[in-house]
Amino acid sequence: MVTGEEMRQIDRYAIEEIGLKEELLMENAGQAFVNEITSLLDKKTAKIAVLIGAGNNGGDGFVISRSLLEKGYHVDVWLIPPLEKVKGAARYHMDVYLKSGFGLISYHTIANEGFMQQLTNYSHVIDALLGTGFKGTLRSPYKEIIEQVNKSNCSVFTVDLPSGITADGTDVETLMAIKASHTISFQCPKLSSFIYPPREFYGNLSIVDIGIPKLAVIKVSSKRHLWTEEDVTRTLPVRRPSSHKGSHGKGLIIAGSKSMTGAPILTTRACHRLGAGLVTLATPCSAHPAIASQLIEATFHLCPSKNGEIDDLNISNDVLEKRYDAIAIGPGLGRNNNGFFIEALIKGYHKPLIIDADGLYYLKYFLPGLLVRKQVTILTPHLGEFAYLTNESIKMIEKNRFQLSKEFAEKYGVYLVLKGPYTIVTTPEGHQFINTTGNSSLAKGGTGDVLTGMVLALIMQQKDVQMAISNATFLHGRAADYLTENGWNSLSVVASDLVNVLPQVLDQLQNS
Ligand SMILES: NC(=O)C1=CN([C@@H]2O[C@H](COP(=O)(O)OP(=O)(O)OC[C@H]3O[C@@H](n4cnc5c(N)ncnc54)[C@H](O)[C@@H]3O)[C@@H](O)[C@H]2O)[C@@H](O)CC1
Ligand SMILES: Nc1ncnc2c1ncn2[C@@H]1O[C@H](COP(=O)(O)OP(=O)(O)O)[C@@H](O)[C@H]1O
Ligand SMILES: [K+]
Repeated sequence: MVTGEEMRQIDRYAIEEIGLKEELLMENAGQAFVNEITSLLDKKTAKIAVLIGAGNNGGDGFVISRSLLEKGYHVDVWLIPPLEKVKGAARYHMDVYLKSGFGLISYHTIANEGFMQQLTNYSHVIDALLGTGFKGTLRSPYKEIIEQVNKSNCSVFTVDLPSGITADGTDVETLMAIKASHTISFQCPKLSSFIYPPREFYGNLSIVDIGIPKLAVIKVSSKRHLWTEEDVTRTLPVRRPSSHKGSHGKGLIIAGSKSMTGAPILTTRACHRLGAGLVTLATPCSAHPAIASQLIEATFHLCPSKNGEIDDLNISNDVLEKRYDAIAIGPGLGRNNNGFFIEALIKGYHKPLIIDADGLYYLKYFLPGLLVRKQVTILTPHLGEFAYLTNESIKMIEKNRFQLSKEFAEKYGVYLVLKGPYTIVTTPEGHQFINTTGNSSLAKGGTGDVLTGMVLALIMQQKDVQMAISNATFLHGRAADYLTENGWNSLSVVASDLVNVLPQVLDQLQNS
């Protein structure tokens, strides 16, 4: 996954260091685009307008137009800038297009009114106006053209990224872009296709290979990757026939309070459902009866209660370390005590520690402890919790999700799971893995508690921490997708449904 600048560097490496001609890459890009869309177009009825801008995105548009016309599609080509403004590889492909015997309509000479009138004749628009070279806010006449297209009934296929969106994400205040039904991006997904609201303009997204050698991508090394189904099936832990409960991890969950009894239940159940060998729940004695009645498989560690919340763990770090392979702390803890036991864990528990929800609230006071902690620490904030931890506004975090989570993870040496649509898992080294599963049915209380249990389960069963977290995040989202694809309405999915369908989700993956 790349920023605009990284994509330019990749292109430059392929062209200057490896020697691939820019015109050839453009030809590949255009042909790959056509291969991707022809199954969606009915040759008999589709009336297509290709809108071509002055840069290389427009150059792709000429290749696409030539290829579609050669195949017998009904295509009108609208060149937006005056002919002489088209330069370089785009010029080359414009000349090839014209010399192949095809014509164009010059927007420049007809102007916007003529364009508006003719737009009603088309069923489809191919948007080759602006690509990764777009900067700032839309200028005339692109702004007017895009407004007209968005008002029309045309279905829009966009080349590389929707015109008006920058590859890195766009200021919400100035957001104005073509609304695509499909985007075909070249070689690498662009950052903005995983950031809302720009994502809404992309429609369905496909990534196509245009023949840029992998080496060029490796050299630029963006450190950002999608975590795909193939990655999950390749790395999910497999249960050995000879294994016993101790082989799959003994986990401790520190969660719950008198007024939040559901959160620890969800976390514990999810942890069991994802294969943990033994799970103990540490919870205040005042909340224990209500919680225990809903948990059959777990064991309990009862803590002294103050204000209905855990006052102290009443167990030394040495004992914790002997008994448990990893600890998750936070869901439903409450915020009315001092949370000193969290500081003690950060300092003295030398095994993996996951901190979520109210655990993150207390963590804010103990952040310096993370700077000296050497063992694996995983933080799972949503945007609001991350804003609180970093003293930034939610708006600021939303706009710079990738950068801010990377800075935080590197500074504190933690694995940071910044939740939301397209959850980002960042390693202490700053590598980022983006999750693409899940949907808005997850935007409901309790779903984060489920994720925490799932992360705990997998970090006890796989050595590689990032893989474990990314797999848990993938499966969590996939459970939501499974539900909405199998008859659940997204309004009515609740957190415990996710836990209940994990067996089917795992089964589907393992048999795919
Ligand atoms: N460089 C390469 O090797 C390849 C590039 N490809 C295509 O080339 C695109 C990038 O090409 P370019 O760098 O030429 O960039 P663009 O095609 O995005 O075009 C830049 C043009 O847009 C204008 N522009 C920028 N901001 C504007 C604004 N706010 N309002 C109105 N006009 C504005 C600029 O003046 C310039 O004329 C990619 O997105 C992709 O589609 C592909 O052909 C594959 C190979
Ligand atoms: N619109 C959405 N699309 C996809 N995933 C979402 C969306 N909204 C929330 N989620 C996911 O749901 C979970 C919510 O976690 P969180 O906010 O901590 O919930 P809670 O604290 O209530 O348990 C996260 O895993 C997040 O990524
Ligand atoms: K475009």
